[in-house]
Amino acid sequence: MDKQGSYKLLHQLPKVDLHVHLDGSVKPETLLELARERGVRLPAACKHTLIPFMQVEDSCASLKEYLSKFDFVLPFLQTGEAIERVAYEIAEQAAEHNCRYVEVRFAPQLHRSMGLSAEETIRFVLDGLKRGERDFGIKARAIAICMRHHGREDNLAVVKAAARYVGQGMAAVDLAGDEASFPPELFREVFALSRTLGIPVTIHAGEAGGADNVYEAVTHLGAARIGHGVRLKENPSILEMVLERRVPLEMCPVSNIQTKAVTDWNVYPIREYFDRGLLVTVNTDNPIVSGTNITKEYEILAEKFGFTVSELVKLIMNGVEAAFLEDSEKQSLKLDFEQQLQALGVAY
Ligand SMILES: O=c1[nH]cnc2c1ncn2[C@H]1C[C@H](O)[C@@H](CO)O1
Ligand SMILES: [Zn+2]
Repeated sequence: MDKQGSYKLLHQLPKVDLHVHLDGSVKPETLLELARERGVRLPAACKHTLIPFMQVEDSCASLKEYLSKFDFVLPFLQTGEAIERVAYEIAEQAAEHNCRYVEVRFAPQLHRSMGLSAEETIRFVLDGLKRGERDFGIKARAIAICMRHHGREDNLAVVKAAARYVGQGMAAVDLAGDEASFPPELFREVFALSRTLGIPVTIHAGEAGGADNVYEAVTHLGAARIGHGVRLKENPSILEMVLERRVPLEMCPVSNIQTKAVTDWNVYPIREYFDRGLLVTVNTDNPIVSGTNITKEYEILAEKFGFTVSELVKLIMNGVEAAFLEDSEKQSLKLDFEQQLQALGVAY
């Protein structure tokens, strides 16, 4: 198949995105409007010239540098209206790529500078996602993030607030931020609470830290999934444990290269992990910050690693399997995917 034909097919395939950050998905045109409403002048006046301020450069040297990009948008995501809108628009952007199911993650404590509470932030995200589900015919869930540089009290409050919305669109809690400076063992108490309150856990690990962080996340923090897990290959016995326990990896290829989780595509371990039978899933992380979308992620995998269409479908179905959904909801999502794949004439 030629390049254009394969992009078209990948675009049409039903897909999921289990790892996408709200503040990494703000459309430049939306940011322009949010700034205008607040009477703030941005350093660029049109969406094209604004992109360089929102997107990482190719020269990005580390996760820490990558994370500095979020400082540009966060000041405009401090009202219920703005948060609800961006959540809604993520559902819209997902639907544009036939991404049928999306789990949108955000850190409630990063949206409080104008007086919102963590719980209010959660409610606005859930409202935006519900409106998006209705208007765009997709399914959406939220994940509340504890930040590594935040204190114990702030993170415990996130877990408590999120747990109150389980069954109402809140799917799980996460840990994100500067992994190199804040190892996962610092957060045992926070995620012990998530277990007590019965909310599932996913943890960013093995991105800017080694495989030991994946071990800690799974065995001590109770992670049911791992965000990235790129550096798992550094320890074969930990990789074996993740394989045996069938812990899904939320890999985000474009972002993983930009944050230097590995130095280059030729050492990106996704093909190795897939062939070993790890439950690899493919996600965008931060579409705007990374300049990506879910179709592009699959296109890159086909181009750089020779994934065939049926292997890409296996990756997609791993994502369906790994979704933080009730069994009956997962079954109906699977059925929807099987029907769409059949209609596209793609073997599954
Ligand atoms: O890939 C990531 N690793 C660690 N932290 C991340 C990543 N992408 C985004 N974040 C952080 C920056 C955001 O402000 C925060 C909440 O979405 O999560
Ligand atoms: Zn992430």
